[in-house]
Amino acid sequence: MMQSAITVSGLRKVYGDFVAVDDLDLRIESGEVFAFLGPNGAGKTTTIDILTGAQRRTSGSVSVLGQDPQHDEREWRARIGVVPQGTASYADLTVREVIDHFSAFYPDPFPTGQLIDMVGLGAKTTTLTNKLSGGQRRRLDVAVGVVGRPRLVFLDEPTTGLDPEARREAWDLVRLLTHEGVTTVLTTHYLDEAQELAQRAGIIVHGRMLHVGTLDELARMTGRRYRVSYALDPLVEVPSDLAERLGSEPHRCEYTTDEPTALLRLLLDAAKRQGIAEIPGLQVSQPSLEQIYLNMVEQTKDHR
Ligand SMILES: Nc1ncnc2c1ncn2[C@@H]1O[C@H](COP(=O)(O)OP(=O)(O)OP(=O)(O)O)[C@@H](O)[C@H]1O
Repeated sequence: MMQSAITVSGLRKVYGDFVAVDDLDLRIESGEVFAFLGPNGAGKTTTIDILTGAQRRTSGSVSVLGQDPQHDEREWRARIGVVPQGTASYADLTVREVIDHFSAFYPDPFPTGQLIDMVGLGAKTTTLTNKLSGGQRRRLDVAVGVVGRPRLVFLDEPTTGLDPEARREAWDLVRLLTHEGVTTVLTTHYLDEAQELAQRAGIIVHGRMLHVGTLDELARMTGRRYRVSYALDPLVEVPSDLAERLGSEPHRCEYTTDEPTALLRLLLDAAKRQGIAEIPGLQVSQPSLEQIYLNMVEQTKDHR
């Protein structure tokens, strides 16, 4: 049986009496792209730091590429790539010099020129890094993180601060790594990024894993209900087992339902009986994954 890239069980990290990571269980398979989603301060970076050996855990067990990251062996470290949050400063070195510098730490690094092209900095090879734009610097961070041809890459908010085009290029780079069989763990605030790149995601809030699953499962598990609305007083009494009315604004009805067709039929029949040919403002919509995620995070506030 293939070994999981990462296995975490009962992971806990406490700062003083503040619990940053609370009893976290997780398994990430080899070759998978896994996204940590969660609001600011949820514990994503702390978890990644523990997985990469940058921080010690308070308790629980962790195995990354078959080893405990706290042992931090050189050969193990060479198989792991880390792109931390924020942009590093490389003083007055050129792009090529930075990559050459870091590649010297690894037994089998990417050739510098190839890597620079991979991250889309081909035109900036001899540019001083302090003359790069924010997005270009982020690409350099990614290059530094993967220079050692890692088998497992951690990307902490890889595209924060990038413009839409640079984000897409960063996504292409992740896809390239995935194509090479690299396991990727990323944290992001962007659901579209998780949807684009990841097979599975875990939602962390207040240090707890709310849910782990495929992006589809995530969308389904919250009961992806339809919304039907129109700009009139109620046309008809709607049975509660068919739909639930939200709010009580005059001249506006909004329902959630799992049976939008049946609800529409009821509404259209009622409108026809009343001689209304067009129901004003009639809309049928499904909440986006973004909305579902925000609802989940919102709900946890009630349980604190
Ligand atoms: N060294 C530390 N000492 C005390 N508290 C800390 C320390 N590092 C992190 N924390 C706290 O732990 C919590 C989790 O922080 P963490 O950086 O893991 O969150 P995050 O999910 O990565 O957030 P963001 O999306 O903002 O990067 C936060 O409340 C943070 O203030």
